[in-house]
Amino acid sequence: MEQEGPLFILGVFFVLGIVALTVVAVLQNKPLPENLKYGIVLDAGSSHTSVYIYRWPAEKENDTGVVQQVEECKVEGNGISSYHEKPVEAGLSLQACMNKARDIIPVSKHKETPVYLGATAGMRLLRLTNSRVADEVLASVENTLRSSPFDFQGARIITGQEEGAYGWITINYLLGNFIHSSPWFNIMPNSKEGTSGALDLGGASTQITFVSDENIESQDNSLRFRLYGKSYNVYTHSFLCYGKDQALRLQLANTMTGQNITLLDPCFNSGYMRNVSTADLYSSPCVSGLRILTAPQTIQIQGTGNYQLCKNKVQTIFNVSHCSYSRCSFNGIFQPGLQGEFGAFSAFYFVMDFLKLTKEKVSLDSVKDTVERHCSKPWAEVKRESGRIKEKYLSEYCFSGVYILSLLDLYGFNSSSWEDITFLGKIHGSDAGWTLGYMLNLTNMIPAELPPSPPLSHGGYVGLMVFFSVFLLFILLTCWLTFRKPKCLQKGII
Ligand SMILES: Nc1nc2c(ncn2[C@@H]2O[C@H](COP(=O)(O)OP(=O)(O)OP(=O)(O)O)[C@@H](O)[C@H]2O)c(=O)[nH]1
Ligand SMILES: [Ca+2]
Repeated sequence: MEQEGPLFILGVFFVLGIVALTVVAVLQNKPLPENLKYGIVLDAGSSHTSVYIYRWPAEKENDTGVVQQVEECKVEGNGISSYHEKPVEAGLSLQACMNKARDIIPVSKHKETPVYLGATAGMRLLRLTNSRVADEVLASVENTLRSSPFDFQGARIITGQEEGAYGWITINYLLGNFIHSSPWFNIMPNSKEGTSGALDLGGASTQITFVSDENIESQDNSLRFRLYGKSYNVYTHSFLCYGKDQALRLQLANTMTGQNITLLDPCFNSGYMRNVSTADLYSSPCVSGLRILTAPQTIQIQGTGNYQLCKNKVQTIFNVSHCSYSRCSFNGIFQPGLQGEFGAFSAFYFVMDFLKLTKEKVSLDSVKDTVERHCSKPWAEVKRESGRIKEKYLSEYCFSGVYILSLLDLYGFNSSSWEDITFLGKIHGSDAGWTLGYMLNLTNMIPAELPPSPPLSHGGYVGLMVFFSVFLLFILLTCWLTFRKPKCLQKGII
């Protein structure tokens, strides 16, 4: 017993020491309380404006996939370019969504929350028609945003190139492709390699963006990025006037005749009718060159619902007769061969989703069959089946389906590469679109090089500390029991 006393005390101190060490290590290294940051981006598109609110933990700013969309507020009414006759009202239209942002973002964060507005093809077209009015519309939205409690960072018309690039950055960031593509992750088995191309179909323009190994023959279509320690050679093109609304105008303008008040149109379901003012039709710079001076003031479109005739009509809006490069998509625009997987969003998704073609991979032939069947349905039946959908959207699915198939065909998608396209609405809760990429870039949240990171996560570190402490305790206990055993046996205790 005289020998056990000091040993027991020593053991107790040892155990206490290990416990204290573990507690100190865990407390000292416990993660700081999460400091959330917010950012707001307004997507002022040709057909409508959406206000996106993003949130991310400040400590993880440079990780990939940490920014989350917490809200999309759709602004009532049409896009800001539709306010060309009353520019002051463009800013007022944003007020309700900005009030919503004020409610969602904690007051303590308002002053540090950046707000960006990017306008796309609708405003590009308005600037072509009347640059002074376009400036007035921008000044009006700027006024509203400046008077919000947030940190206003600018309202501008982004270029088609930026729109393509930021859409590509958004989807690859959300899909986690940048870190997977880094050299460090590529050595891991089963890691998904490469990036996904981006296909965006808006109302007034459409973008195609993808990584290419080929020589990009026209400088305007070439982008070079260095992201998370890897370089990317990216092809991008934005076709102004080839968004789905402007493409429909082009298609109508191409078949207008001098006198006829009615226009039979195979791209609308039979039994559907719509009146179109020719002044409105020709107000777009996309079709102003096609104006027929003798056209009546109003024409009535009457649908005949014929897929094949619609396809022939849609094809008239693409020019495939000239190309001064080794390969073109259409209208003399260079495009290298398609490469890799593609994510298709905006109207590509809206239309395919309506036709129930997004959930699983469907062959190109089945997609054509589905569009053909939809086009041949009488309007009354279409309405009966999906009456709750806005009439503008519902009436245009036949045209849009045919248009999407024609556009993707000209990009070079065939029966086998069709399988590489995924139609995307949201990715992990965030909308696919250019806005997130725009904010990531302007807030410097995407580093050129891989940020240094500790070899162990906090959880891993604490786990290891606890494991080794328990292990040491176990060794100590075993030694102690082994050392005591003869004595215990001697005394007949054990
Ligand atoms: N079916 C359907 N169509 C929609 C929906 N939202 C928008 N659209 C239409 O789809 C087309 C593309 O919409 P967006 O992607 O919002 O286009 P945008 O951003 O306004 O236009 P851009 O400035 O060219 O990018 C337009 O013709 C819209 O009218 C929807 O929820 N369902
Ligand atoms: Ca858009």
